[in-house]
Amino acid sequence: MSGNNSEDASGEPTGKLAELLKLLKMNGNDVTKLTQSQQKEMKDYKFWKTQPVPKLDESVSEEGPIDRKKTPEEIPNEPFPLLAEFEWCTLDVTDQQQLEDIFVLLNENYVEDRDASFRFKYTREFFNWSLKPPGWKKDWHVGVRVRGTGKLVAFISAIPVNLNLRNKLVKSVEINFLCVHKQLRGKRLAPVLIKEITRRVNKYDIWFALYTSGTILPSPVTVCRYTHRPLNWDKLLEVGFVHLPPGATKPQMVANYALPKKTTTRGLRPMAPKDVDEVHALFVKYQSRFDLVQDFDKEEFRHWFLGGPEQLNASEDTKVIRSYVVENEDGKITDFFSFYSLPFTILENPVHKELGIGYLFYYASDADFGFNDRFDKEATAALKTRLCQMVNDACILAHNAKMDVFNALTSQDNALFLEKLKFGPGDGFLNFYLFNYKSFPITGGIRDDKSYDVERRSNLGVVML
Ligand SMILES: CCCCCCCCCCCCCC(=O)SCCNC(=O)CCNC(=O)[C@H](O)C(C)(C)COP(=O)(O)OP(=O)(O)OC[C@H]1O[C@@H](n2cnc3c(N)ncnc32)[C@H](O)[C@@H]1OP(=O)(O)O
Repeated sequence: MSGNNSEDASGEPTGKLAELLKLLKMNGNDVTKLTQSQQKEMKDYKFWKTQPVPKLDESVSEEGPIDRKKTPEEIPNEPFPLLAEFEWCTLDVTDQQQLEDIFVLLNENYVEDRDASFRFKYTREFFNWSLKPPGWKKDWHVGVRVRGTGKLVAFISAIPVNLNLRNKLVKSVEINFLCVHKQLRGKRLAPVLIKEITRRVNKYDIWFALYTSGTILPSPVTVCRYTHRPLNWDKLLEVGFVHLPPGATKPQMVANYALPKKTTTRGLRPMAPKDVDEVHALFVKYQSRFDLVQDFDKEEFRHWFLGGPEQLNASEDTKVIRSYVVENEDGKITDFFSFYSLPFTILENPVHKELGIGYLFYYASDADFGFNDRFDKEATAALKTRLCQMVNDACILAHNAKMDVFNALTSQDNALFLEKLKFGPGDGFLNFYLFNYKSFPITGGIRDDKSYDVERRSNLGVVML
């Protein structure tokens, strides 16, 4: 049980954890009390220098694995040592209490924006969807608890993915939700978590990983920019997510971002289980244009785009993933798009507690299938028209679903619609990394000056949560 040591009414940690935190604070940077694997001099990339990743600014001459080929038998059976006060745990996300532990840890300690006024609000439904795709392993939901009290203070997860890098299959995992409790930061716990998840994944004979981070590490395979399309400009202003530009008035801004209630694409409807075969085929064909994609089999496709079983009957409030198709007059599906919901908690705002956020996920269209070259002028125009209409409808649907802003990256073919549909460039950039695999750089949809790269678009076809 873990719920017996949280916080008192003042928000201060109590009990054993408080003692431990005091101890750690007193230690400062004195690592003499830390275990073997953490006795490292703390300087830049001290950890990453030791890992099979390309050096910063290394130019890749040949794509492929970095480490020599190993077997699971060569990998230690025992977890990496931890400070005596902590213990490893494997979280069972089918268990309500353990799911709750992850939920509390991430809701209170996961990524905040720079001025710490917004925080991701992960929900149980979101974890069920993101941590339990087909082939998920309980062993890959790794936590660190305070020994004795059971309080969960760190987490990291992996899910299986088959990556396809320029037509080479790279059996991998995706790493996500790395989190260390705020009061245990800077203590080198993150490298230990990373090594432990690596060990656990290696034991399944998997040697490569895909992950993203806002921070720069050695070495990104591509970088994308976050973009935001305001759906509820008024509220965004009130919570400080946007500002009134000089010379503009509030009504002007609201009018500028106003959207109709009704979608405009004829034949647009929610994707149903019966569509899976047809949409999967359309999707695979569309994705083949990109350098790095995830190969979804049909079961994975069903999971990621229709959600787990509980998502099929989910209420509007708890729905995580929404997928739509466009069916033409002949009953053929010509387009598909999806977006997911991941709200922000708004910190320190007297009126608004939550910000509804939609994220553009995957999409596909047959608009340019008739052309050999995706960058052909006519092909570009055809796809641009279709995407603009489709993603505008996605914004309308997101708005109707009470989302306040719609986010997209500059990946995929997004550069074709971002400006036209009023997606403003955000402050944030997302770096994509491959572990133990060297890849030539992949275009991320931004130019050197960080503006949208409409000409080259992006060759990145994976979307990470
Ligand atoms: C084959 C299978 C392989 C599987 C593994 C593949 C690799 C997976 C890699 C993980 C993919 C994660 C994907 C996501 O989930 S990205 C989301 C990351 N999570 C957050 O941002 C939540 C809020 N922040 C925190 O919880 C902590 O600040 C974290 C946990 C991020 C660091 O904790 P802390 O602040 O207490 O630091 P430390 O003293 O323990 O450790 C310092 C060392 O850690 C390096 N660091 C800092 N941030 C990150 C980061 N986001 N990815 C990789 N490394 C990171 C840092 O450069 C330094 O190393 P070096 O500079 O000395 O070398």
